Amino acid sequence: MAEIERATSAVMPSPAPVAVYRGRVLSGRRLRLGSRTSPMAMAQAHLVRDLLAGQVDGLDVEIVGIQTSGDAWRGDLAQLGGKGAFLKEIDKALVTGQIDMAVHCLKDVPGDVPLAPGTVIAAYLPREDVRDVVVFPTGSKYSHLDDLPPGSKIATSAVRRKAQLLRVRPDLHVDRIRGNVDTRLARLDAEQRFGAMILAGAGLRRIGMEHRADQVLSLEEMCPAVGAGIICLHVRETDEALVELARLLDDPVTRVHATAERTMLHSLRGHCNSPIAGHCTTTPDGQLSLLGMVFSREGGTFAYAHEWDTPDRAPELGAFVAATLARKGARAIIDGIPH
Ligand SMILES: NCc1[nH]cc(CCC(=O)O)c1CC(=O)O
Repeated sequence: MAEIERATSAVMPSPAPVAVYRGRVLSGRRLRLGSRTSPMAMAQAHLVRDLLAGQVDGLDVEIVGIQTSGDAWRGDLAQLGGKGAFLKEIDKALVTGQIDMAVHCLKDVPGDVPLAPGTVIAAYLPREDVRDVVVFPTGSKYSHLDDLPPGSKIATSAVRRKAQLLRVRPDLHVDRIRGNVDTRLARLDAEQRFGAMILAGAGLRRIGMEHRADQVLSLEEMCPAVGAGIICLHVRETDEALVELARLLDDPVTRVHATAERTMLHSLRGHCNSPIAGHCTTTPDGQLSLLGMVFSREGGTFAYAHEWDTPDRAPELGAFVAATLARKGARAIIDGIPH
C-alpha cells in the first residue's frame, strides 16, 4: 500500500514550496501561524516564525493576524463572560484548520479551562524575565514608586498588581487601563492622568520599549502572574509533523515551571477578578520551588505558600501549594471578591 502511494505521489505535481522535516513533508502549502494583532503579539509571531524557519529549510510561514473579542472589547474584561477572551477566535481558527499553529502568551491562556478539543501546547519557549516594571509618563519628575506623592493614580488593569501595590502603598489610587502595551504607553504620556503605570517588562521588551522601564519591581515586591514571560505554541494534536517541529523549540525547564504554576492556578479555582500570583523556579541544587499568593482586592489580606519538590513532581507541587493556600484561607479570600 505504501508502495502504491509513493508511486502515485511521484507522478503528481507537487505544490511548491515543500518543506521536509526528518523525511516528513511538513506542508505543501504554507504554515499559517495565527496570532493576535497587537504589536506585542506580532513581535512574538515574528520571533516564532524566525525560530521555525531556523529549524526547517524552505519552510514558508505566513503570519495570520486574528482580532479577538478581548481586543475588540473596550470595557472591563471580567464582564466579557468566561475566560480566554484573547483566545476564542484563535482557537476556532486552529480547530477548523484556518491556521496551523497559534502563538500565545501563556499568561493569557486560562489555567482552569481545558484547551480546545484535539489541541495541545507543543512548545513552551524559554521563559523571559518575569518581573513587572513601573513606567512614569515622559517628563515626570519621579522615577521610583516610593517618591510618588500620596494619592497618586497608578494605571494597571491587573487585579494581582493592584493588590500587591496597595498592600505597601494603600494611599495610591489604582485605575484600570486597557489596550495594547503601545497604546497604554501613549495614553500614559498624553493624558497625564496617571503618576505611573505598571506592566510586564517582557511585554515592553518585545515591542522594543524596554528603555521605558524606569523601575524594575523585585519578585518580593511584586510576585508575577502564573505563566508570565512564557510564549507557547498551540497546535492540533493530529498534525504530527507540526507537533514534532514545535517540540524542537520546547524548553523542558520552562515546561516544568509552567506546569507547576498552572496546576496551582487550576486547583485554586479562581475567577477573573482573583488576585493570584505564582512563581516556580529551580533552586541551585535542582529542586523545584513554587511560591503562591492569593490576595484580597486591596491586598489587606493574603495567603502565602512556598513549597519544594523534585522536578518530576511539578503537578503534585502545584496541587500541594494550592492546598496549602486553601488551608491558609485562600478559598475565603477568593470567594469574598465579587465577580
Ligand atoms: N495580558 C496582556 C499580556 N499578556 C502577556 C503580557 C506580558 C508578556 C508575558 O508575560 O508573556 C501582557 C502585557 C502585560 O501584562 O503588561
